[in-house]
Amino acid sequence: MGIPAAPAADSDLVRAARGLPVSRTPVWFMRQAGRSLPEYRALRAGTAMLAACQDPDLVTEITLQPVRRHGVDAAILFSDIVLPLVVAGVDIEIKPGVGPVVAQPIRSVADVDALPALEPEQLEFLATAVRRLVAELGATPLIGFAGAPFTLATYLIEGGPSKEHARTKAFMYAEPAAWQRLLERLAVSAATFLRVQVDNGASAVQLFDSWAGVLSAADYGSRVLPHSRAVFDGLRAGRAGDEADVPKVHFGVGTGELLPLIGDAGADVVGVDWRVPLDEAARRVGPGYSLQGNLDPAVLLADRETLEREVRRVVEQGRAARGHIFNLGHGVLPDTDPDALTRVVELVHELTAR
Ligand SMILES: Cc1c2[nH]c(c1CCC(=O)O)Cc1[nH]c(c(CCC(=O)O)c1C)Cc1[nH]c(c(CCC(=O)O)c1C)Cc1[nH]c(c(C)c1CCC(=O)O)C2
Repeated sequence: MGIPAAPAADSDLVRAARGLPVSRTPVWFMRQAGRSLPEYRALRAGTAMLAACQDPDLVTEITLQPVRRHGVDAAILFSDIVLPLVVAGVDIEIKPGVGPVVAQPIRSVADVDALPALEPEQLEFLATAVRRLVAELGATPLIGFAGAPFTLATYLIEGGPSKEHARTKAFMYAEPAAWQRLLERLAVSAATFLRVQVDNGASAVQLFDSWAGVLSAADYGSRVLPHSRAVFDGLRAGRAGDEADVPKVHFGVGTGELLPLIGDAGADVVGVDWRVPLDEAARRVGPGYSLQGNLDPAVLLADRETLEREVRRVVEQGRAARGHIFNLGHGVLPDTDPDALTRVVELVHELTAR
């Protein structure tokens, strides 16, 4: 009995993203669907990561697992940022413990031109999974996501994970026209990927520009930001109604110096890693944005007292923002005790219940 739950489109997550009053601070975790859960490892056994992402039954079940276990306030679609490229026909494998590895890295203008385009018809499996999830989730919002053009470009150019991203930057400086064409194409494919998720019922979207923090603000602003903006604009294009008007989260790691620009791309929410406290982040992004973050994922590996103290600090500093979605500063580390995540959800709810 009691008051019926608000629909997902009016959930605390969506309201916090818009800066509206909430019943309590919503919580979810980047990489909540994944290797920290034994039930995930059991279900994934014997299926390659990128095959699992294209199987609507597995996507649905894996996406729901952390919602059932932790009572988080949102589900995030089980997928990967490289999936749109894979579906379009780029030869990429996700190597366990390594990350995405690209068979033929992009090294020339001709390579950019040879990149296959993503067609919406190739995303039927995604539409099916999202529709099923939205039906199963009821009042709990589903967050859709895509990788931002820059972060995808780093994998395509480096050929795999990288620390310095030196080849990427060298290509950006040496081949500005090819760089622009590459990021334009990646923006179109990210927008297509997001639109299928929104059209089938996702309540919010997040654009992951995980590695944007390796750039100076000047380079980010002139050579990357316009393409991330194009993704958000592409999601809205041609829509007069509300369907495409879901809240948009924009996130990267090490973006302390870029925070004033990250919101500019068209986000409602700026994701913040653990390096900048949320009260300071609120000053840097300026009014008009909510914040998401920013507990250090390593704190989940520490003792219980430290974890509680850090959660309280993040909650307090988050009050400086227009709205706060509690999250980690980056993804859940694989050896995290799932019970620590559940405890964080309970504590944030307890501390913020209105
Ligand atoms: C950079 C990036 C990638 N993928 C993603 C990003 C942006 C977020 C971030 O900054 O972490 C996004 C992503 N990847 C995955 C999700 C699913 C939803 C979630 O729970 O957050 C999301 C949102 C599943 C995944 N993506 C991956 C796994 C692990 C694969 C496995 O279980 O075998 C999962 C659950 C693999 C992956 N895919 C990628 C990396 C670096 C890795 C890790 C490699 C490893 O350590 O094994 C690329």
